[in-house]
Amino acid sequence: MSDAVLELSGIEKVYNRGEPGEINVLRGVDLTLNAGEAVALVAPSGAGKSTLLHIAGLLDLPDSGAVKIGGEAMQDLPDRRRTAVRRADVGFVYQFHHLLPEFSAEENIVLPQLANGVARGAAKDRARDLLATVGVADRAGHRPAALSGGEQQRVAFCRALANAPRVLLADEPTGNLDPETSDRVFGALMDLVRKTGLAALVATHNMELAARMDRVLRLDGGRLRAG
Ligand SMILES: Nc1ncnc2c1ncn2[C@@H]1O[C@H](COP(=O)(O)OP(=O)(O)OP(=O)(O)O)[C@@H](O)[C@H]1O
Repeated sequence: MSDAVLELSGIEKVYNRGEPGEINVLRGVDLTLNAGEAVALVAPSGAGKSTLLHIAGLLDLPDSGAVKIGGEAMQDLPDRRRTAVRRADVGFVYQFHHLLPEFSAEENIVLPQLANGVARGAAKDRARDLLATVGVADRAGHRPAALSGGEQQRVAFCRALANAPRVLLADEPTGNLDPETSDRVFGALMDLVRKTGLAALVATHNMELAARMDRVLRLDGGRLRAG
């Protein structure tokens, strides 16, 4: 059996089609992401990295091509079903943490689980496990404003993984951090990938971090190539 969790094939995306400013952002992108691997996505600014992450994460649809999650083709599903798959199977992390400021670190990880029907006790246990995995168990009761940038980002990873998605899509998750903190946050991400069997696609400009992932893919000219 294949370990493929996310499969993109022949993905094309055009903005402003038919207009003078038409942009052919993606021109046939193929990508297979397997369980338990972290893949770096590197791209010059404006190359279409966010567009690709949005399509992979079911936030946007391609003009053509196929997106499969767990072997199931997404483009033919009704919107409601696709949204349900996104909520269950895809976690997102951005450059800014987007944690809810009025809730503690732990509550930020508990709340998405409650919304998903998990009992509070089990949700708290999972939140604590995740926080321990990324080394911030002792900060569980603090609100985001009382955490350092690196701690905030590690909690954001835990929140993204609260409902045990199969795919994590991260857009410059260490972009706001100094090199030492960035290194620690990246280490936490890799621990989560190794421990949970998650498939992670991580956009980064940091070539040193990219080289520490399982593979590096470069998006250029609308296509992906090994880089
Ligand atoms: N909704 C849209 N309508 C029209 N053009 C768009 C739209 N979204 C993105 N673009 C254009 O498509 C191209 C790719 O954008 P995208 O945001 O995917 O790039 P990116 O690689 O993530 O860039 P950066 O690294 O600077 O964030 C850019 O030229 C952008 O201006």
